[in-house]
Order: sequence, then C-alpha cells, then structure tokens
Amino acid sequence: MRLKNTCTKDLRLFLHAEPLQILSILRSTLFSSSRRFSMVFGSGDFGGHCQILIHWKPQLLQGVYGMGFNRPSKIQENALPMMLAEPPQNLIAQSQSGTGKTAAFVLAMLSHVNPTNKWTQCLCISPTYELALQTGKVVEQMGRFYPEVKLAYAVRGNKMERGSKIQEQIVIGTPGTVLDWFLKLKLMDPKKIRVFVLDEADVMIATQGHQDQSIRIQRMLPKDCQMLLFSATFEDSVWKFAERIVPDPNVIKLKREEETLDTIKQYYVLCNNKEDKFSALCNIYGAITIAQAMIFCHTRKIASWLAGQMSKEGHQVALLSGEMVIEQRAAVIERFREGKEKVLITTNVCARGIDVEQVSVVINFDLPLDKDGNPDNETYLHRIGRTGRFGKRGLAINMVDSDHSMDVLKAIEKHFNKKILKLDTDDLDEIEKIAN
Ligand SMILES: Nc1ncnc2c1ncn2[C@@H]1O[C@H](COP(=O)(O)OP(=O)(O)OP(=O)(O)O)[C@@H](O)[C@H]1O
Repeated sequence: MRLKNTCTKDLRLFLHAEPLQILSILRSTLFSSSRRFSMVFGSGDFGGHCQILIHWKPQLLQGVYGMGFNRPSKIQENALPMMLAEPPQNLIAQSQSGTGKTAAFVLAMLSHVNPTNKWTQCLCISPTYELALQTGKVVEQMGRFYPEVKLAYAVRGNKMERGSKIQEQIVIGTPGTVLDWFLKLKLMDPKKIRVFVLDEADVMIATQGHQDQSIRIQRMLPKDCQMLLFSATFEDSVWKFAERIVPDPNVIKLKREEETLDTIKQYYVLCNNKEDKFSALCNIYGAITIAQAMIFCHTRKIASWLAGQMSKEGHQVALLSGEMVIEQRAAVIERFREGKEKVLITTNVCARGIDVEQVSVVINFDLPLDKDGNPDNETYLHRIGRTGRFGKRGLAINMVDSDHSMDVLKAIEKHFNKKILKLDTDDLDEIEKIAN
C-alpha cells in the first residue's frame, strides 16, 4: 500500500490496496480529526493519480469495472470517502456537468443498502422524469452483479395501489410522486430511509413547487439519515436551498472560473438572422465530422423550423420539446442515445442533465435567456455540459444574431471568466482547425 500524502485534500489511494486497509486509512486520516471540512479543487483534471474506488462489496466493484470505470474522477475521489464513511457524513457537492456525480452517489446508495431488508432504504429525488429514469439506469448497470438489490421508480405514470408496501431497497423519483408514495398511498416509511440524495439541485429549484416538496420530504426523514445534495451550479438561491436540505454538511465547491470545463472549447459565430444561422450550421457540418450534436433553440417554433430545414439537408434529426408527454420525451432521448438520430434539436429545460456520451458538439442556435430576457448563465452551463462528458473533448458554438445576443454572450463570458472565441464559418480551414 502506497500512500503519498495523508492530508485530507490530497489523499491518494493506489491500486492493489486491500479494501480494509483503505478503509482504516480513510478512517484515521479523513474522519478522525474533523467531521466537517471543505475543499476547493481545480477543474478538468482527471489526474490519473487516484487509482481505486474505495469499496468492499466485490459485486459492486464488478459492476463499476463492468461499466468501464477504472479510475475515479476528481469529484468521485473526493466525495466517495465522505459518502462511504461510518458514521455517515452529509455532503453538499458541486462538480461540472458530466464529471461523474451520478455514478458517485449511485455507488454510495448501493453500498449502503442492506439487501436482506425488504423495504426502501435509499431515496433519490430528481427534478424530472427523464433524469429519474437515467439515474435508475445507472443503478441497474452498476448493480447488475448485485441482483438482491431492487429498484423502484416513483414517477408519474407508475401506478401503485394504496396500502401496498414497496419492497425495493432503492427508490428514485420526482418530488411530487415521492410525496404521494409517502403520504397519500403510504407505500413506504420515511423513517426507514438511511440515505437521501437530492440530485441536480439547481434544476430542482428552477421547477415550480419542487423546492417546497423537497423540503417536505426531507423533514419526514430520520435525523440520522445521510443527506447528499448535488448540483452543477451554486447560485445563492441554490446554496440557501442546499443548506436547508443538508444539515451539518461537508462541502465540495468549485470556484466560478472552474465551473466550465477546460475540455470544452467555446466559440461564437456572427450571423444576421435565423437563415444565416442555418447556413453557418451547414458550413460547420460540411467542415467537421460530428458524432452527435445537440442544438438549443429559444422557442418550439424555431426548433421545429430548424428541424425541418436540417431534415431537408438530409440530416437525421430528432425534436424534443416541452409540449410532448413524458413518455414521448423519454422515447426521443432513448433513440438519440442509441444513435438512431445524430442531431437533437430542443428547447430549454427538458434537455438538462441528459447524458449521451457521443455528443461532440453543442450549438446554441439561440443563447439562453431567463424569463426576463437576461443572460441565463446556469442554463448555458447545463447546455454546454452535454458535451465534453467525463474528460472527453467537446465543442460549444454560440450563434449571435443581434446586439442584444452579443451583450448576452459577453455577459456569459464575464460571468465564467472564460474567453469565448470568434469563429468565421465561411472559412472552412478555420472550422476544421477548431475540431482538432
Ligand atoms: N469513474 C468513471 N470512469 C469512466 N467513466 C465514468 C466514470 N464515472 C462516470 N463515468 C461516465 O461519465 C459520464 C458522466 O457521468 P455522470 O452522468 O455520473 O456525470 P454527472 O456529473 O452526474 O453529470 P450531470 O451533471 O450532467 O448529470 C457517464 O457516461 C458515466 O457513465
């Protein structure tokens, strides 16, 4: 067992260490001195220095390695020791999109479950149906060598009978349905929950009613239940919410300029109108090979116009928008994930958090604005985070078509303190260069 540095921030564990050895080192270094500490760490560096996931259930390690994970990301390296500690530690954690937060808390949930107990012990709430299903998929994949652990989805459409009891140890759902399962249908006992995860806290509070529902759920849980909250961004409102949800937390937080990943290159293109933006898009497609792309538009009308134009050009296009029922949306995302369509055109909210590995380019056909027409930095971050997943390189291209959208771009640039470079889409050589 080689341990380079025993300071909490820099704890490095190397492959081939026995799980029990690791555990005892973790206990003696991380947890004995102070129960509460915070860390700030750099971005985009998957370092390669930490080589093992701390674990002791062989079925779970098998699942982790079976997913092709052989080293943890920075957030996993930092958060897992706290999440897996005894006694359980509470955690508020921020990490950029696509850096492995979901995988981290899924591993924590799976490791805390007692499979012989046939009741719900771990509860994860997600802001949308799609995200709940996506997280469930990770549970299924990671837990596939651990079949004793079962999963249920507390989402709209999953009809349950009042008074029946949920035997699944892990429940993933959206806040409204989870509340119904607790209160109206009495399907599970909140007092038996040992791990509570709130995922995508920033998206959660942006959805009407979810904030209050989340707080109501949290209040029903036992005092010693482990509370974990994750978010890609931490505006003040998210932070206040997080503190209400997670008492006495350990905190992992990023500096503002670390919020955008260095692995995602950001550009803007100057255009005059939507037709002009479309021809810039065609030039980009003509110059570089794009595995899969996501294109964000401000309105459904523009999104469907663009989908029509791109289809005429021979692209396989999928359109995702808010007016679709959730099952339709899930089906569109699934087809895109399977690579049946190469382009996904969408409006704002429903595409947050979607994890599709092959997305190499994100295009903001329209820059993100909040409901008052101001720059929406959080949404920008979520959108560009659909590419550059897990240390891969990604490209984000913003279409600017007015003085106002230029102002929006400048404001976003200033907010994240990251340069967004100009791209001339008439110059094919230049486009080719940025893709390399
Ligand atoms: N240790 C690992 N090694 C290799 N790949 C990993 C590892 N952890 C996660 N991944 C993969 O990286 C991608 C992003 O992971 P994940 O969805 O957990 O990120 P996230 O931070 O939750 O993203 P978001 O904030 O967008 O929801 C997924 O495809 C996942 O399978």
